[in-house]
Amino acid sequence: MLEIDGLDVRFRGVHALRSVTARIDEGAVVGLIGPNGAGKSTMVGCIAGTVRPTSGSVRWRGTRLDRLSTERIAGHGIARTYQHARLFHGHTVLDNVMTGAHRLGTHGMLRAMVRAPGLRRDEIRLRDHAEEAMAAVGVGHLAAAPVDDLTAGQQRLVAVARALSSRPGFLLLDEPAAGLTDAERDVLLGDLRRYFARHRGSALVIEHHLGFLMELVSDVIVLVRGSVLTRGAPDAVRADPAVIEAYIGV
Ligand SMILES: Nc1ncnc2c1ncn2[C@@H]1O[C@H](COP(=O)(O)OP(=O)(O)OP(=O)(O)O)[C@@H](O)[C@H]1O
Repeated sequence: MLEIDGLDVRFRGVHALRSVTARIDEGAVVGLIGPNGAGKSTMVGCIAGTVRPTSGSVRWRGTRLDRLSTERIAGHGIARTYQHARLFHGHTVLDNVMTGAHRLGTHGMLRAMVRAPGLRRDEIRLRDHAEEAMAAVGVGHLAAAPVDDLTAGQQRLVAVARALSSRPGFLLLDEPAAGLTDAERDVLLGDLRRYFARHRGSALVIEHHLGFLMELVSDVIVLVRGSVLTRGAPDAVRADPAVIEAYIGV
């Protein structure tokens, strides 16, 4: 279980998170919505270790994460995607996806990328994980392509594959459907639903495309001005007048 307790984040003048408390059970896929600036990315950053909370705690399977480095947090099986794909330019899709799998290997990410000698067995295993992750989101046929040749939508799918290739216990997806065409979005929705059904991983998903999100998650946390406004099943949240006023109506 992921346990967030009394999380507070202040950036100089901005109070970005105000005493946020939330639980995400093993195997649960939960949505995180709210207006621009509500604190969604800040909350994801606190879980992934890129944002240090001012107070409060984040625990995953009982281990306190909020004082650990991003690498140690990744080592605990937490993987994320970013609002922007953040791929390694000049490298192929396969190389990019393999950097996600590196936490499972015994050698470092950069050595894996430059294919240093002596990595053969490790590389084969990471490659298997990467290929499975690419197949899971339908980019397997692009493995040898330089990422720079891909569309924005394809790059986003590669970023999702990179996160999946680490076989995360907890997945943080920051706007996975942004920049995708309607058709790509429908395919990704089916792919992610199949992935979660098969792997029983937990996830927190930020997504502005509510149709996509509501089909993917079991419940939704609504964040407004740094506080949790409500949490509930997608249909209940959609129909909640306070949510409509604070979020959907803006
Ligand atoms: N590094 C930072 N330094 C200062 N202020 C920040 C920083 N990161 C975020 N903020 C501020 O904290 C608040 C919450 O930002 P955050 O990006 O978490 O919101 P969000 O809900 O993810 O918004 P969006 O939907 O626009 O991505 C905003 O007022 C933002 O300007």
